This record gives sequence, structure tokens and C-alpha cells, in this order.
Amino acid sequence: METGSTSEPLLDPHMSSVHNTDSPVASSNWPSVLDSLKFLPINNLSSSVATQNTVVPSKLCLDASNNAIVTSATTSINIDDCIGADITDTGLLTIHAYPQSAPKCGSTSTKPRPRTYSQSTFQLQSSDAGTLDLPLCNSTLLPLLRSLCNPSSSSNRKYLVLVNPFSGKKQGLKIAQEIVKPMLLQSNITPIITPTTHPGHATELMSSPTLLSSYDAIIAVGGDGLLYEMMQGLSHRPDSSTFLEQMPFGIVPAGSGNGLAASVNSVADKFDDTTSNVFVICKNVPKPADLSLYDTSEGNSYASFLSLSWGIVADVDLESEVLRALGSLRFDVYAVWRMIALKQYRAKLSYINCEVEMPPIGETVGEDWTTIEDNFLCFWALQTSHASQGMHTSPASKMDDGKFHLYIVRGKATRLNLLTSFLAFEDGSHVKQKHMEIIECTAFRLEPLTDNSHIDIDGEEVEYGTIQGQVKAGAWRLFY
Ligand SMILES: Nc1ncnc2c1ncn2[C@@H]1O[C@H](COP(=O)(O)OP(=O)(O)OP(=O)(O)O)[C@@H](O)[C@H]1O
Repeated sequence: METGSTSEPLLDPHMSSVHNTDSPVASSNWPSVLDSLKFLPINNLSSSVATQNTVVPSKLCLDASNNAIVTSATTSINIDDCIGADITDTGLLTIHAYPQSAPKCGSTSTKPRPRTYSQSTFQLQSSDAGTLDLPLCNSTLLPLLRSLCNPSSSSNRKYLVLVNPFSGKKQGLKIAQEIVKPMLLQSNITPIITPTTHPGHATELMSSPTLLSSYDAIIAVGGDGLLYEMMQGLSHRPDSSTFLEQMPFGIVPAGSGNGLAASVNSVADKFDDTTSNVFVICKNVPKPADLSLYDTSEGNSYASFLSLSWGIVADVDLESEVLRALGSLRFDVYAVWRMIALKQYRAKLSYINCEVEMPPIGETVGEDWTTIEDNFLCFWALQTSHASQGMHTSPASKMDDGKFHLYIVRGKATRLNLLTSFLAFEDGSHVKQKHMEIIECTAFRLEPLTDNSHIDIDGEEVEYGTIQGQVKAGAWRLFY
């Protein structure tokens, strides 16, 4: 709870105008029930009886100029931090908020800070000492507060929360039970927590014909691999494109890479932690995000939301599986080893940067495509800003720009060049390095001419050989 607001609150719940009046019910939209209510702040529920005699009841108002709910001369709650509200049978009103922690003393940094739970509870009372009209509070005050927290929310929402219990350090179920569930409940959303029981389970679940009618959103608690499995099921549904346009998705990080979760926090300007990802979901604003579709020479197709890598990045990602117990440290340890035992990878790369009908994979690309054949060390096609937590690999990527950004290091670069790039991925400064080529395109085809690597889509290995991909701009809806 933030304190310190002493100004007289303004009273327009839709914040469209300023009402210069002493009356707490200045707008016709503001429910008249507020006229008949007093709000007794209760900071500590266990001492509520004692405090009722000493705390002065106040009115509840909206301070439009500060975007805050004001409940006394000294107490205001920033609406942007609120995710929900509820009223108990005994008339206790609780507003659930996740304000950012206070900046360190003397700090001028504008970087996002972690959010922690702040509960503001009030005993509702009738202002004329009569009986509290609880049904009226529930039908007027509560919907108003909930709509302030989540303007586009509806009641009775049910979210499927799919959890991979074996992601990363195997914390998925704990995160779902201890962070996701309470925050969704505070937002008046019913979570249906469903653990996966085997690899491929998420793909199977996403083909269910009743998904759309059963849930209002689907939340993945795991690594990028869980969402990748879900996406393969979703992209092969007969109603795939309409389903993806209608169903909102959320990501909660519990894996070792968590590239999409980090990208979401980055574009939402949130501190990169689990609470921020769930907070973004609770604020309930799904937006269009890009998907890409890949075809392989073996006739398979894959949907992807994050990246395709070949060369050293794919080798590090896939071969480091043996070090899974190290969590995200496995990538650093294995990257050092791969740089010592450096390999050259040869390929033909073709790309185009406009809307295009993809040629069949066995046919040559059109004349308007650019083609290069060379030795490479690194080839990384990125769609989002972060390939994993702490790796700002594609600062120029937007969630819905309809583009791949190809990050390429050719074979003539040195070990030192490569090392400086890997170190610079953390803050995104590799984009300034001479040996790092960046190509923006809407589609590309990669034809490996050596068989000494892997192809990795969103962290998962696919068959090795010619592969081509095209971005489908804004093809799915994601909370970010
Ligand atoms: N119940 C399960 N038991 C064993 N493996 C599972 C289960 N559910 C899913 N998996 C597999 O776990 C693999 C890894 O999943 P996930 O991506 O969630 O975690 P991660 O690899 O640690 O994270 P990241 O992809 O971000 O690096 C997936 O390929 C999936 O097939």
C-alpha cells in the first residue's frame, strides 16, 4: 500500500473528467451505494476488532489525476498495481495489489523493480449506522473495483494452467500452487491446474475439441519446451487459425531458458521474475503476437514462437541437456567447451523481407530472394527480444512485427569474436559488433551443407536438413 496522498480525491471512475465538488458521488457512473458506505481500514485482520474502535472510517474515492483508489487522507492504492478485489460475507472488502518495491535510497534508476503483494482490507459499514446492504455492495461496488483493476475482464473466468512438473529445477507445480493459483484467484479467475504426465502430453491436450468452450485462457507453467509442445498440437488442429486468434495464452517461467517469459517481461516493462509474468496475465490484456511456420525437407511442419538456431547455439542448447541439473548455468558451461572445440558449419542461406508465397521446399527460391553460401559459426533466427532469461539477444524484435531477425557470425570470425558476442548477449551490445551480421526478413531457407550440427526450434531438436520458415504476423494472442 502506498501512503502519502493528501489531496482531495477527484471522483470520476471513468477518469474522463474532473469534478470539482465535495460530494464523494460526483459521477453518475459511480454507484450510489458509495453514498451509504463507510470504509474502516483494517491493516491487520487479527486486530480488526481492536482497530475498529480507533480508526476513523473514510469514504472510498477515485483520484483520477493520480490513477489511484483513495480510502483516507493518507492512503491511496495505485490502480495500475491492482489485480482484483473481493468482499466477504461479513462485509470485509479486500483490494489485491502488487506495487513495485521502493527504489533504493538515492537511486535514480527507472528500471522496473520486483513486485510484492500488498493487501488493503476495509470493513464496510453503513454510513448512517443502519444495516450494511451486502448484496448491493456485491452487485455494484465489487464489479466497479474489479473493472478498474482489469478493464476488459468478465466474471466467471476459468483458465487452464498446464504445468510441466519436470521443467528446469522441477519447481513447476510449486510455482503453480504458490504463485499462479493465489494470484489468479485474487483476480477472480478459477485456475484448473493440470500437470503433464509425460513428454508429448501437452501436444495431446491441445488437440481437444472442447478447449475453446471450456476455458477463457491457457497458461503454460514450464520452460519454452512446454509451450513448444502445446504449439505443435495447436497448429495441427483443424480450427487452428481461428482457435489461436480467439484463445489468449500466458507464460509463467519454470524452465531453464524461459525465453518467451523474459521477452514478455521486457516488452511489458516489468522486472524479470515469476510474479511479474503472473501479474501481466492477471492484468488481462492479451495482444497479437507472431508465430512462424517451418517446413522441412522430410515433409514435417513446426510452429514456433521464439527462435531457430543452427551451429554453435543449437549445439550448446541441445548438447548441454546432459548438464540439466545445473539449471541455466548449463548453457554457460557448455558454451565455453564448444568455443574451445570450435567447429565450422557450411550452409546456403536464402531470405526475403516482404510478404511472399513460400516456394515448395524442393524448388529453388524466387529471384527476388537473396542467397549466400558460406562457412558459419552461428546462425540464429529470433522472433522475440530474449532467447532466454538474461540474454537480450534481439533488442530490435517486437512481439508482433512480423519479422525474423537473423543473427549470423561467419566462419572467418575468431574464437575471441565469438566469445565477445556470447558475453554481449546479456545486455544486447552484440548488435554493435562488426562480426555480427543482422538480417531482418519475413522468410528464410537454410540448407546445411555439413552434417556436424543440430537444428533447434524453440529449444527443441527437429530433424536435420533443409528447413524454411515464414513469420505469420500476429497469429496468436498472448498476455504481454
Ligand atoms: N511429465 C513430464 N515428464 C517428463 N518430461 C516431460 C513431462 N512433461 C513435459 N516433459 C518434457 O520436458 C521437456 C522440457 O520441458 P520445458 O521446456 O518445460 O523445460 P526446460 O527444458 O527446463 O526449459 P526451457 O525449454 O525453457 O529451457 C519437454 O521437451 C517435454 O517434452
